[in-house]
Amino acid sequence: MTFSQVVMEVMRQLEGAYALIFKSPHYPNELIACKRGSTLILGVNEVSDQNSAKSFQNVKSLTTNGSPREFFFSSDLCAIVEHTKNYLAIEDNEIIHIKDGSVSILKFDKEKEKPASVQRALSVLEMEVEQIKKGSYDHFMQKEIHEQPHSLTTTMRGRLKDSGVVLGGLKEHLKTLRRSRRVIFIGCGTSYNAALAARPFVEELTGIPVTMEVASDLLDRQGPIYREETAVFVSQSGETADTLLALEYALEKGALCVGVTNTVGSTLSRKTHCGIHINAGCEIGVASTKAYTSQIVVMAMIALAIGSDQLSTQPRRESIITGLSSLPSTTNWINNLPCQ
Ligand SMILES: O=P(O)(O)OC[C@H]1O[C@](O)(CO)[C@@H](O)[C@@H]1O
Repeated sequence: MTFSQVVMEVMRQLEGAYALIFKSPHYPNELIACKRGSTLILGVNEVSDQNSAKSFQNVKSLTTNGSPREFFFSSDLCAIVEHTKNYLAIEDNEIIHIKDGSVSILKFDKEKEKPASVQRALSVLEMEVEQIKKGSYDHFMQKEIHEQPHSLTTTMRGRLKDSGVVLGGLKEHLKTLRRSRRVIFIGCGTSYNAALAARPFVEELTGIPVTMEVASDLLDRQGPIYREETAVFVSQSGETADTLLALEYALEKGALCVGVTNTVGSTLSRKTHCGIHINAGCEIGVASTKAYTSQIVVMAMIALAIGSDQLSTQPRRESIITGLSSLPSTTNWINNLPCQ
């Protein structure tokens, strides 16, 4: 039996969410990683940028010197940025097999005896190492609170115009959004609360009824969602299990699924029909701060975009846009807070 056959037997038996890495003395120089439901990222060092979009069936062909130096497995992109910017977001049921320095990817299917071989392209991480350093702060949460004038600026950069907003991620879907019979905000914890704070803007500027769902509660109730509705998923990480399960549920029901997340390349941003990145920069503190404020701003911008065809609310939209534009300067007092 080969190592990958052993792992596939394990996967056949497993239920629920997992991200696993296998090593065995019986298979020296081999390592296998697989996942279902949970996040698993493979970082690859020594892959030059110009090669990054090439097929990723055999990593040897992507390296300059014929063999890659290092591989990193992580549940979070922030953890690999110090080592490499080239990564692969492993999909459910993929088997990453590293053997003697080369990588192959297989797709496991419970129904089939033999897995299919898969080709994937590496992505390039858009994050700088400084983002994961505390700098002069004692705690990441302190740093992130102080960063808000800047994170609000990056959230709105290039998106606010004098009399409207430009949200490239929604452009193709605005008509469907406007026709929605209901907008459902779905999230957990702080992200849910950000949506709750933004709900009045959406109702006021779009006239569309908005309901709120804590992801786990929606799933417990198997609450009704219809194809004429829009489900907006809010998640800083884009990886919260309940939020992703609720996304699968809403996709099955045929609703338009929109993601609002801080994490480029996250499962939420890959699986939704469309969405907006909040661009707040890496948030490491567990209690959400700068992501919360940026989420509210993004949802206000979504409301402005959907409602932009309504003449009667134009003065109100313009005054909201003026307010949003001045947010980085009106929150600048945060910089005077003591760092400690
Ligand atoms: O916004 P995310 O990444 O989906 O995370 C949600 C979780 O994070 C928190 O907002 C803060 O840790 C929790 O309240 C919540 O359970």
